[in-house]
Amino acid sequence: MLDEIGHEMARRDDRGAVATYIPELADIDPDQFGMAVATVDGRVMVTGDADVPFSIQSVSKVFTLALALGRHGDGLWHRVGREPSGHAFNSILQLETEHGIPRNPFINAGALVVTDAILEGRAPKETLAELLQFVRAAADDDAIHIDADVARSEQETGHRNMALAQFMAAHGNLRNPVEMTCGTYFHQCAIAMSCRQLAMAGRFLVGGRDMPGLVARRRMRRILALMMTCGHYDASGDFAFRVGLPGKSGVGGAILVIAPGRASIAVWSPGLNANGNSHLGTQATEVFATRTNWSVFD
Ligand SMILES: NC(=O)CC[C@H](N)C(=O)O
Repeated sequence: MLDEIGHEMARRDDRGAVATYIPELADIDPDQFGMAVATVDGRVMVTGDADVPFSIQSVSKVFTLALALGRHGDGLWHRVGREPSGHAFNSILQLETEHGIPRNPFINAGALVVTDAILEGRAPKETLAELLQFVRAAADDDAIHIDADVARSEQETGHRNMALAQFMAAHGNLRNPVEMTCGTYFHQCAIAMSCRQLAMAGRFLVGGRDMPGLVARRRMRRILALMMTCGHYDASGDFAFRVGLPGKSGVGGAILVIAPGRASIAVWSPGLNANGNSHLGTQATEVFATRTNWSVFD
């Protein structure tokens, strides 16, 4: 079935547009498509460019949220909300009227607060090492690393993220210097993984005896609920409607989708739709969910 989906996607003309605001991402060939499924019984199935590494970008927000909740528990929710924003991923609008408390941990402002929370009391290097350790343990793969060129590229052009961070700092919602929080955030976004590695890394959210037990079940459910309601920014409702499974997208063109109790699914195609989510990735996961009949609404 995966190969069938891969062939169908290869035939589609409209592939969206790669993100250009991060120069290092602008040069990526939009003709690529990969997909991988890691099932609860330990199998991994792949199709297309499933072993080509890409920048996971905002998919990293799932891993940092898991770490921050582990560190701070529910105290984190004093600093970041749990509502869909209804705005673009990098919007600053609501921060002004909502006292510097971002709507949710998956928009950029919210992810900056989460990164700030895992930094607390540590150096960025230590924090990133801890994050990589978490991701590598989840994926059972010590080769996963941070792409230094992408991190630098984001750092050089990250004015919007720095504006978000400055604004939150003005409201007392950042504990570390803005440059430190943003620098750490740019590096987490620059983690490189293939579909195969990302599907493996997502297994900690699937549940099941043989899956990595990195977070408590109760916490896992909550992370999944946030992925469902906020994982695709202003298109989260549409993704829930079309796919019916929690997912988190990133501007590198990746989407991590979880079928609870069944599988972790990673899809990647660098062309994005108007909401900044992978165009073919969204279509492929919709076809996959329809054909497997997997949904959280059964
Ligand atoms: N949607 C995304 O993947 C955004 C992440 C990107 N690094 C940014 O901060 O703009």
